[in-house]
Amino acid sequence: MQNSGSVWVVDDDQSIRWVLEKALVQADIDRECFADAESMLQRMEDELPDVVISDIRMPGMDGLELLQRIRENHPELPVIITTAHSDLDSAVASYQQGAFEYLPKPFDIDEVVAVAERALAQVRERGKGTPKRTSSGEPTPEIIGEAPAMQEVFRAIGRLAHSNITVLINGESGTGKELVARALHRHSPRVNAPFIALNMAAIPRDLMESELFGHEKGAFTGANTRREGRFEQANGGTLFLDEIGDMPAETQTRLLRVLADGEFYRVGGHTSQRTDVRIIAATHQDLEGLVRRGDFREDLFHRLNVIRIHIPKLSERQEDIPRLMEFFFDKAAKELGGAPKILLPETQQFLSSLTWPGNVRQLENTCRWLTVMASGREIHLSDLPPELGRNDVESAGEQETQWQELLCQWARTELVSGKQHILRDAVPAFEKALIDVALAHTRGRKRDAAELLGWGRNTLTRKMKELESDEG
Ligand SMILES: Nc1ncnc2c1ncn2[C@@H]1O[C@H](COP(=O)(O)OP(=O)(O)OP(=O)(O)O)[C@@H](O)[C@H]1O
Repeated sequence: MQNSGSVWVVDDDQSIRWVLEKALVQADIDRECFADAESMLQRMEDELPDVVISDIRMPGMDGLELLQRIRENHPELPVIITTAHSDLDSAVASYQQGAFEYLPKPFDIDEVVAVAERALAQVRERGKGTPKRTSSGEPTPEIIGEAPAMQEVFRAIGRLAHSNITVLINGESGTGKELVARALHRHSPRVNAPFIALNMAAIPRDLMESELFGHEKGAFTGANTRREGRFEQANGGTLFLDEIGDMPAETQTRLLRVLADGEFYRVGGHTSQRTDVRIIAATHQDLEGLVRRGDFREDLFHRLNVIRIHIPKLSERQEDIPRLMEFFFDKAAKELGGAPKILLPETQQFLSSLTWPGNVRQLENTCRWLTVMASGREIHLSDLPPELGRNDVESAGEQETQWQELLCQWARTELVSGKQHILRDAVPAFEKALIDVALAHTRGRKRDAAELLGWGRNTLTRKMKELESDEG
């Protein structure tokens, strides 16, 4: 395809300029590179490019200010923002100030070129303009995430900032689903109306409909007054339905009806109520699986699953753990008093290597626990709570005597109850426990697990087979 038009690149990093220039040459796109925003603006006094690609953080004028200047003087000129220091603020600000696209680094060079081509095509068409600018109002909630997977989340929030679209957030418990839902609300046109969060798993089934839709006086025993439901309270705003997979079938049907016609009836009511509520739903479950098993309505699933944001587990963004902990130590110090705790490098390394099944929430709780319990300012391995499996000598010793004591108790009970050949049960159970732990530790890599156990790989495979057939 022939490319007409020119792309100007501004980035203070020479190697990025070099890579981009090469890629643009290869794509047959006219280009010019600048090391700072000022020189590009100066050049713009004589001539204009068709598309600009700009870094955010640069000495002198930064990319967002450049973007703003360009939007003021040349509102039709598409600007693609790239940045290595991405956070939610810059993603949202870029889109809100009318960036054509926002690409966190390290970016895929083909993607940058593809986006530039898309922008050029748009210029050629002279069709629609770039998105309009709106002011964001409140400050953003702090969401920490430098890991690539979190960058994608920020990008999605930024992109959705102007829309009222239904969003389905997916992610394990404690990964920050509610935080993301709140950010979506804050950056939406609904920011001045309420955000109401409801956890479907926490509401008793028989109260769920009245919670959501309200009830009339006398609708059921105990309904002594008329009560507004959450849909009414959230009118004009956002309703965040957490753990949507736990919503009972009857409620699913009613929710579907509201989503379809924007109307609902209070429990025991006969006049329909109109409502304008944006739904953001979240789940840690596999909703498609629930649909296949007939536990979740397929039509409702499709209504909710318009845009999906996946939030990665904490163990998939280990690089964010130190910053998150620093953030939670600061927060805990403010709440509980005192100076924020600091992690020693070995503690930080150990904590970053854990799997954190409770994700960011567990990390936050651990920071709060340490703020209260650790005596010094610096956190040593020995300060860590025992459930994190700290491996200092003292606690390993304690644990050893504990399990041996339990084993003796078990053996005594077996013998008292007349069992014989007790090793036949105990040894496989013992081996299975160690194998399971070793495999979990190496995330299923058998070769490494065998090494940790002190066996050859073949022995481990054979043992696993034997144990499987024992079980079966
Ligand atoms: N990236 C992050 N940066 C800062 N704080 C975070 C981040 N992610 C989560 N948190 C904090 O961790 C806690 C748990 O987050 P949140 O309640 O949003 O998780 P969730 O996925 O909705 O959990 P659940 O599914 O169990 O309701 C909150 O206190 C939240 O502020």
